[in-house]
Amino acid sequence: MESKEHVIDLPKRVYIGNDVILNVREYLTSLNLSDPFLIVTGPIVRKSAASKLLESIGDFKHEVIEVQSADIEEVNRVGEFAKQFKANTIIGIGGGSVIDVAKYVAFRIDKEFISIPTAPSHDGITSPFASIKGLGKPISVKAKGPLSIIADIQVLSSAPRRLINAGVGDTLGKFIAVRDWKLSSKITGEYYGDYTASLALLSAKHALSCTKLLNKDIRAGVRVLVEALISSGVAMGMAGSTRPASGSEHLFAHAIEMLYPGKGLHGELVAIGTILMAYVHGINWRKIKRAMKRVGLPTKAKEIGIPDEGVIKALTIAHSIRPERYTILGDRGLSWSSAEKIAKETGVIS
Ligand SMILES: NC(=O)C1=CN([C@@H]2O[C@H](COP(=O)(O)OP(=O)(O)OC[C@H]3O[C@@H](n4cnc5c(N)ncnc54)[C@H](OP(=O)(O)O)[C@@H]3O)[C@@H](O)[C@H]2O)C=CC1
Ligand SMILES: O=C(CO)COP(=O)(O)O
Ligand SMILES: [Zn+2]
Repeated sequence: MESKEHVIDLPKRVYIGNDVILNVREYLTSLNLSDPFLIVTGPIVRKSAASKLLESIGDFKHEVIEVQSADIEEVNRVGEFAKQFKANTIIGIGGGSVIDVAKYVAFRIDKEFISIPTAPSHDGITSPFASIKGLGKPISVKAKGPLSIIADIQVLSSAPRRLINAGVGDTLGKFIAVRDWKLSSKITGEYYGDYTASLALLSAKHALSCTKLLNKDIRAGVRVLVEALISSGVAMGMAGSTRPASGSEHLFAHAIEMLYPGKGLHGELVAIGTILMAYVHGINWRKIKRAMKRVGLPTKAKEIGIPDEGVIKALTIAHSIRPERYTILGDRGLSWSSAEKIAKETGVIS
C-alpha cells in the first residue's frame, strides 16, 4: 500500500543568547538570504527591539511594516506590500500576533520566514502554524515554518512579566494536550506519535520547573522557557499539526476568545484551561494552580475580566470548536451543571 507523504518542517538554525539581535546581518548572510527584507513588527516593538535589528541590518535593502493585530485584513495588507516591494524574505519581530502575520504572509507568497520573538509568550515562535482571525474559526492554520529563529535572551527577558508568564501558561497546557492525544488514539484510533508527544510533555515539565527559576533569576528562567517554547513548536512541526500542543485546554481558551475577544492573553487563557482540564483528566490540578500562582498567572477568571457565567458557557461549547480533534470533552461536551461544578471546585469561579 502506498503511504501518504509526511513532511516535517523544522528550523535550520536557532541563534539564542544575549544580544544576538545585534548580529542579525551576519546570520542572514550565513543563511544565504539576500535582500530585500520585509520587517514585520508592531508599534511598541518597533521603538525598542526592532530599532536594534535595523542597526544590525545596516544597508541591506529593507522596509518596515507595522501590524496592529493578527487578522486577515492585516495579512492581505502586508502581503500586498511584500509583493510590491519584491521582498525576498519576511522577518517577523514581535509577540505572537506579529509572528503569526509574518509567517502566514511568507506562506502565501512563498518566501522564507525568520522568527525574532521579543516576548516568550507563546509557542508559535517555531511552529509552522498561525492563528489568524477572520478565517472562520479561532484555531491555527498552516503557515510557513521559520528558516531560522533569533532568540535574544536580553530582549526576551525584558518583556513585561505578564507576557513571560503567558508563555509559561501556553506551555503548561501541553500536560493536557498530550493526554488528550493519547486518549484519542485509544478511543478513535488516531495516530499517536510517542516521540512527538514526549517532546511536548518535556516542554511542559520545563515550564513547571521554570516557575521557580523565574522568580530567582529572570534571564535563566526565560532561557529555559524559550527552549521549552521552541521544542513545543518543533513537536508541532514534527507532527504536522498542533495536536501535541493543543487539546481541550486550548479549546477552552478559544471558546473564551470567541465569547470575550481581547480579554486575557492567549497563554493566560490556556493556563486557566489547564487547571480545568487537569481536574477533568483526574490529574494533579492543584500542583498546576500552585505553579501558576508562584509566577503571578491569573487562576481566577475574574482576574482577567471574565464573568463566572462566561467560564461555564465556554466549557459547554469548547468541544464544538474543533470536532475533528477528539479530547476529554468528547463529542457531547460538558453539561452546564458539570461545567459549573468543575469551575467552582478548581476555584476558577466562585
Ligand atoms: N502560531 C501558533 O502556533 C501560536 C500562535 N499563538 C498566537 O499568538 C498570539 C498571542 O501572542 P502574545 O505574544 O501573547 O500576544 P500579542 O502578540 O497579541 O501581544 C503582545 C503585546 O506585547 C507587546 N510586546 C511584545 N514584545 C514586547 C517586549 N519585548 N516589550 C514590550 N512589549 C512587547 C506587543 O507589542 P506590539 O504592539 O509592538 O506588537 C503586543 O502589544 C495569539 O494570537 C495566539 O493565538 C499562540 C500560540 C501558538
Ligand atoms: O496555540 C497553539 C499551540 O500553543 C495552537 O493551537 P491551535 O491549533 O488550537 O490554534
Ligand atoms: Zn497556544
